[in-house]
Amino acid sequence: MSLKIDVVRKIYARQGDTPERVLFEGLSLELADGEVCALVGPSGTGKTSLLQMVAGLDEDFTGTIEGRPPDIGYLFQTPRLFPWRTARQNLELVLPGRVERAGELLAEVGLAGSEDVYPQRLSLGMARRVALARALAVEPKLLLLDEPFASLDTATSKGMQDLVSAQLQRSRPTTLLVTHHWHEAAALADRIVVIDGSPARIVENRAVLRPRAAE
Ligand SMILES: Nc1ncnc2c1ncn2[C@@H]1O[C@H](COP(=O)(O)OP(=O)(O)OP(=O)(O)O)[C@@H](O)[C@H]1O
Repeated sequence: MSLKIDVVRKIYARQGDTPERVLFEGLSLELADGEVCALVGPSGTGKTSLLQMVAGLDEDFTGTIEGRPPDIGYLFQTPRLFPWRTARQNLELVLPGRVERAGELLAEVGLAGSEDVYPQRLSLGMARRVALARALAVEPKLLLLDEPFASLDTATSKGMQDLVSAQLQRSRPTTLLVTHHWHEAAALADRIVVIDGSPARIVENRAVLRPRAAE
């Protein structure tokens, strides 16, 4: 089933000296089952806000999100791990009754040997891998990735990209990937959607053409 995003209007109300902000007005986007769509746009245009609306974490808008599956994986901009739980224990939280799977998933994201490490001892790249493993643990039909490669050095970012790419190919969830970088979008996505302006609108929506594999 495709995911149909139809936002009629999203407003952030005035807060103190910060005036009301109409974030979206008439924004529609449809993702085919299993499609990977990169969402690109300048800082502050509303990409994270849109992910939260798609996830159902923010319902304070007019419009509809159709076809949202029950199993959603969400990689937030910051890893959001529980600091008092080890990497493995963070995963076990979303794997009730399947604790051995936590170790397998950590190995899949290259963290074998770091299972018993607490988040404050993990680098950002490692913490994000744990968060990615947690997002994938629920075997999501819909995967929301909010800047998974930001603030990582080039080698770590490339490693994380390869990891995400392998996971997308393996389980093929419908995916909305927020990124600031065209090259990341082009490498991973089937389609690139650019939003811009205030209220933000879709200013570009194009398929990524890939060379055919040799037969
Ligand atoms: N809960 C909130 N209440 C009020 N305003 C908010 C809230 N969350 C975000 N905003 C504002 O909405 C705008 C869009 O924020 P959002 O984080 O969605 O943008 P973004 O495109 O993801 O930015 P970035 O690329 O920097 O992460 C910003 O101006 C932000 O200050």
